[in-house]
Amino acid sequence: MTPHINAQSGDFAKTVLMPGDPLRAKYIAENFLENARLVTDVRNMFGYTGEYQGKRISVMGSGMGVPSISIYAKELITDFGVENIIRIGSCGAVSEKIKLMDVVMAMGASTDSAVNRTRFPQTDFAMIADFGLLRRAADAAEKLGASYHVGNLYSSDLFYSPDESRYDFMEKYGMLGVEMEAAGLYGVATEFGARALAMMTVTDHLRLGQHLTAEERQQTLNDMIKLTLEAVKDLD
Ligand SMILES: O=P(O)(O)O[C@H]1O[C@H](CO)[C@@H](O)[C@H]1O
Ligand SMILES: O=c1cc[nH]c(=O)[nH]1
Repeated sequence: MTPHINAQSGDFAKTVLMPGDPLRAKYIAENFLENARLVTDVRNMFGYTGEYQGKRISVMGSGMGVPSISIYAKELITDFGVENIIRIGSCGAVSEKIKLMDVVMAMGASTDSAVNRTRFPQTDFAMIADFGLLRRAADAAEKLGASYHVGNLYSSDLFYSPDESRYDFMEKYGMLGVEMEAAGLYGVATEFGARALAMMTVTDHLRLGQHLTAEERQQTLNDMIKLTLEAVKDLD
């Protein structure tokens, strides 16, 4: 057990999918995994382990923001033997080339968070996805015919930022979307030697003022879960 995860040794699979919302973790466990059982519930941050096509897989909420995902990802890796963490979340888009419901795969994650400067002093360490996970996800997206983009993402500490000019900056430098966790997850994975990937569906277009409906959110979530499970089902 750790301060934030009340599971036993061996309760987690080597691969953990991490949605932000713990109720999404519950939804995934109940609708996509077989023989799923709850393995942790501290602070209602639910984690489950089950099987997908015979492959042992866990799913656990990360909460919102870099500090929250950093706590859970670190403890999963150092105390529960987790080797692969795939964030499955939502993001806002700033470029008209990116449409609502598209999937964004964060090959890299830029951020205004200071965590990685604290972690790697005097170095702007590149926050990058694990290439093997990224390749699997891109292959699964091709196979399933998903509309997807691979590139740089912006992980913001503020959901409600007072600075709207930052969207110009993000668009100018080719950010595919803005969310709040990927750069933290990649920093933890780098520090503790695990593999990580962050994959988001575009739920909001921040330039065009468009937002998915509740039904569209559910559909994109289901599509991304299928894509992710397809990507990791043969992972060692
Ligand atoms: O959909 P999830 O994974 O929660 O991610 C996004 O949604 C939250 C903000 O509403 C932030 O956590 C952001 O990263
Ligand atoms: O962080 C996020 C997530 C979804 N949509 C946004 O606009 N921002």
